[in-house]
Amino acid sequence: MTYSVQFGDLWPSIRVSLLSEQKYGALVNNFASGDHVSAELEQLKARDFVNEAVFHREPEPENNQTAAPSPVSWACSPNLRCFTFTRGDVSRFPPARLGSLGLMDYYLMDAASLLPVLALGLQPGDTVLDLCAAPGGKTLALLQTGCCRNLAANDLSTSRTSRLQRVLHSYVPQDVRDKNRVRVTSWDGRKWGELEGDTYDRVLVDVPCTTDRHSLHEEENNIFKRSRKKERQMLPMLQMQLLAAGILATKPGGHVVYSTCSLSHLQNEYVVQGAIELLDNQYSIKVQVEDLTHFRKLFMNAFSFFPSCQVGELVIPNLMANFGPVYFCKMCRMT
Ligand SMILES: C[S@@+](CC[C@H](N)C(=O)[O-])C[C@H]1O[C@@H](n2cnc3c(N)ncnc32)[C@H](O)[C@@H]1O
Repeated sequence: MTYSVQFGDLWPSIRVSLLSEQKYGALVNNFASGDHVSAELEQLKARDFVNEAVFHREPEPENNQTAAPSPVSWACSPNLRCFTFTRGDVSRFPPARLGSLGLMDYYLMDAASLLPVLALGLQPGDTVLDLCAAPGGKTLALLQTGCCRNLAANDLSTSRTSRLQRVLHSYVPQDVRDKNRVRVTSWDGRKWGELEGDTYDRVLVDVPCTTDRHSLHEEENNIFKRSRKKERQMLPMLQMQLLAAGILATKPGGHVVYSTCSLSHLQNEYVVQGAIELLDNQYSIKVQVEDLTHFRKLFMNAFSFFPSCQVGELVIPNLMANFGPVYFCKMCRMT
């Protein structure tokens, strides 16, 4: 009922897509593979949507003379390869396999979940915080960029940080996991601003949310259960506190991406706007939302975007490209 009001004419199509089978992407493990994994995925007729968006984009009509990709494309985090089947192709990937180096060859995830990591725009030598990291799909993607001088991956839940550790063991070589380069913790992310303020170049805040697609298909421990009503109502507050802590942990001049896998404006743009206001009022910290219009244009062939977000971008499920929902908003901490 809420979403039919929020999305109007778009809702029936979003709803039927949510009820239909989700599409996956195969994030290639750069630590494991030579080029043969990409070649094998290409043989299945899957395409690397990142490479196609960033390097093989059709020139825009007004830009016909300029052959080089627009400078905005350089803002994407580098070295990520993620294969998807093309629009309308509902084939599935075979399960990931162990490669010759004892590491898995790719990681299956909702391809739209890679967009927050791409938007974070990592640069070589960055100090990175992943505040709500488990089970670890995005942590793995952050490491794949090869940009993290060090990475702090945190999640409140110890059982979920164990899953994160297992993912790291299966995909990342020991020398990258060691050397103080990857630190896994189980703290309350809301305290991070007090623990390590003004520290990180890039922070990802991928908060707990109503996980709309998952909630439709999973009865067990469903967040929409009557017994979890209070917790559900408190979600936007928790999300705002986590985002505020993530921004406090960022160096002035550093960047933050906030993300959810919910369609709810209350959990998406309202949280962003609330956190920005809170930081201004309580800490006199100025935060600027970054315009992702160009970023959205890069990925418009692969995903369906909601056309009228006030801040940030929302991938909406669509039968031809059944990814998401994923909301993400990029911010710069100015002071
Ligand atoms: C959407 S999931 C993160 C998914 C993860 N980023 C990935 O890509 O695999 C949100 C996570 O937030 C964690 N969480 C909930 N409350 C938290 C808190 N106060 N501090 C840190 N993490 C929290 C949950 O345990 C959950 O694993």
